[in-house]
Amino acid sequence: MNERGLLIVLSGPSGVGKGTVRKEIFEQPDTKFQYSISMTTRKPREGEVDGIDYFFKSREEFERLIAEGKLLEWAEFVGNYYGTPIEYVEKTLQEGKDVFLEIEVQGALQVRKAFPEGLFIFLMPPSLGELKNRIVTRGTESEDIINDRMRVAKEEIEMMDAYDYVVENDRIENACNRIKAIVTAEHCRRDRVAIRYKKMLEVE
Ligand SMILES: Nc1ncnc2c1ncn2[C@@H]1O[C@H](COP(=O)(O)OP(=O)(O)OP(=O)(O)O)[C@@H](O)[C@H]1O
Ligand SMILES: Nc1nc2c(ncn2[C@@H]2O[C@H](COP(=O)(O)O)[C@@H](O)[C@H]2O)c(=O)[nH]1
Repeated sequence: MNERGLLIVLSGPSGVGKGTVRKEIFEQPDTKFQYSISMTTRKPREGEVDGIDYFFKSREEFERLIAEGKLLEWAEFVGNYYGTPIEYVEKTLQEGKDVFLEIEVQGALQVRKAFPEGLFIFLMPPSLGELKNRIVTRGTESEDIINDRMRVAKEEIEMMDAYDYVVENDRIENACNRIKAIVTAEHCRRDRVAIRYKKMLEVE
């Protein structure tokens, strides 16, 4: 039987660069993680594709999925629902593959309860000024939404101690290398712990 895969959760304030860093990591040929595509009630941005960037749902459909227990976690973030389909995550971990979630903080805290053995990484901006600059430069949100997201960002940053690691996204390449190094080190540490336990059990 396969060892279960590792659940990797990347979180952090809106605009810090989670999506950019995640896409860069997934473009690298040695990356073996599987990306869990989220569901949202947010309207697609220009260029976003249903089933690739998100599964876009109506509020009614999303609420039905919550009621049916189809989501591992979900949250309402600045006026829209976001959530992780549970079936894909469970099936993929069971196959021994690592699953990568890119989600906001309320959802990450729910995942922590369901998967305390997961690996939780918080992506930090170099400063709040730079964070705002990144959301504004992305050009996808209205001024009101940017202000709401910045307000939530401050609350989210206060939660960084709930994570296993905090990674600064100063340069995209640095952030990607740091995340990949953390995952490699965690695999190594966990494998060794597992071997030690197995040896202990053999002795008993
Ligand atoms: N290290 C970086 N240096 C400069 N700009 C960056 C960096 N990382 C990301 N960006 C830019 O910041 C903007 C926000 O990035 P991105 O959309 O990846 O953030 P996000 O955390 O996924 O946001 P959201 O949570 O709102 O989806 C983008 O325009 C992106 O090109
Ligand atoms: N709790 C969850 N949060 C999610 C999920 N998918 C994405 N997100 C986060 O929502 C905000 C806003 O995203 P945007 O695409 O509208 O900018 C951002 O922090 C995402 O990481 C999810 O499944 N669950």
